[in-house]
Formats: sequence, structure tokens, C-alpha cells
Amino acid sequence: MVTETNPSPEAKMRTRDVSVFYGAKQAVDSVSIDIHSEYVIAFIGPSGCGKSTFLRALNRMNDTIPGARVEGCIELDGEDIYRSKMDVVQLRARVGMVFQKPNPFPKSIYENIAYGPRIHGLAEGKSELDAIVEKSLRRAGLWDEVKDRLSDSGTALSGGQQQRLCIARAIAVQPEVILMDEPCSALDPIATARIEELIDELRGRYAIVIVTHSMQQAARVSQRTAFFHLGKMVEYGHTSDIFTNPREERTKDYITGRYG
Ligand SMILES: Nc1ncnc2c1ncn2[C@@H]1O[C@H](COP(=O)(O)OP(=O)(O)OP(=O)(O)O)[C@@H](O)[C@H]1O
Repeated sequence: MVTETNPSPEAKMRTRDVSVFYGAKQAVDSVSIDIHSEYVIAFIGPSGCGKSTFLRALNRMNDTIPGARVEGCIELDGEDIYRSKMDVVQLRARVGMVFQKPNPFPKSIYENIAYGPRIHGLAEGKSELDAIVEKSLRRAGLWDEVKDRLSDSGTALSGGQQQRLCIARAIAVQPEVILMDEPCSALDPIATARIEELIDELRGRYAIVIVTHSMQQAARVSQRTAFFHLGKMVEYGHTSDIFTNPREERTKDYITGRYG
């Protein structure tokens, strides 16, 4: 049973009865959730429960997987993102994604950030582009570390810096939603702490959804948590309630480490 879908007109994204299939196999089963800009939502649950699949459905990344199919409705500002006229490149700028493994382009730090604004026509000339690059890197907490070597390759940065570069790259195209799929799983504890601080700094400016295997991380960075099990969203609510007073037995079993 889902405990809070909290339908309200201000939801940035809204999903209704979303199911996702890989061929005949159903990976996500009738998930309905509202995603707001005011808080960070964590998706937790045992391996294979469909968290990443559902996350990818939110910006149509599943389109790139042969045989993947989405049923139900997903809206961004009230518009169906799966409608045939949807510009998917534009959608993925509005709903950006940060992956498990940092994946900067094999280009300079500057180009990693400038590429998106350039193709989306967000800058009139070089000085505007420079300003977007600086602002995005500042917002991602990376500017001071890279400002003197913007022409160095993005891939030469440390793992944690690369992940902040990827966050800056997402920010540069003025997203409304940022999806993060286990963004710290390849990072050491210090780099992880830095990303968690960054998520907190970005909170409120963008709707943020993070898939995490770490319940401690979910508790630290999110204000809402959705618990998934076997493709279903079993429970959704305030993070503190999910961790201290879950309503569903399956949630309780998971957070007390009985499985997963
Ligand atoms: N590209 C794919 N093709 C076929 N099946 C897939 C594909 N990706 C995921 N699946 C299956 O869909 C189900 C949900 O997987 P998904 O990766 O979404 O789960 P998850 O909760 O994110 O898992 P994890 O925490 O291990 O990353 C699993 O049974 C998985 O094997």
C-alpha cells in the first residue's frame, strides 16, 4: 500500500500507474508518485526491485534499451513526457541525470560544461558561455579546484571531482529535475560526503531524486523516501517516518536489515 502520493498542483513531475517492461518481464508495477522541487526524494529497496528502471523512465532513458516499454502516465509540469511530439533531447535537459559511474566527455573541463548550453542555444556568445561555465562549476562546488585548468581533460580529475563535473554539466542546461542513480557508489567516503553536501545545497532549486543502496545516505540527504520491492512502490513518505516508524511490514524488514 502506498501511504502518500500527495497529489497537488505544484508537483513538478507526476507519475500515475507507471509500469515498465523489458520484453515480457515486468520490472516496475503501477508506480504513482508526485515529485516536488522543495525536497530530495530517495528511492531505496533491495537489488533488482526496479528503482533504476523507474528512475530512467522519468527522462525516457529507457528509450535507449531495446525491448523496454513504459505504460501509464508520466507528466512534467502537467505534460505527458511520452507523447509523440515530446522533444526527448529537450526533456533530458529539463530532467537531467547523473549516473553511478562519473562519465565526463573525453574533452576539456570547459567543454564538458559548455557543450550542452551551446547545443541548446543558451548563450549568445563566448562571454555568456564563460559565465554559464563558471556559474555551473561554482554551483557544483568545483570552481575553485578547476578554475586555473579549465582546458585540462575532464577525465583527468579525481572520481569525486568528475562526479561534481557531471553534476555541473547537468546544471548548465538549466534543469528542473535532477535524477541521480547511486551517484556515490564509485566514490570514497570523503568524495561521498562532498556530493551529499552538494545535494543539500542544490535542494529546493531543483527537484532531486536519488537512488541509493545506502540507507544512511537516504537518511542524510532526503526529506522523502520511497521504498520499492519487487517492482512496486510499497511505501512513500517523510524520510524520518520511513526510517523510524514505517507502516508496512516489508519496509520494516528492509530497514532493519532482514533482507536486501
Ligand atoms: N536492460 C535490461 N534488460 C532486461 N532486464 C533488465 C534490464 N535492466 C534491468 N533489468 C531487470 O529489471 C529488474 C529491475 O532492475 P533495476 O536495475 O531497475 O533494479 P534496481 O532496484 O535499480 O537494482 P540495483 O539496486 O541492483 O541497481 C531486474 O530484474 C533486472 O534484472
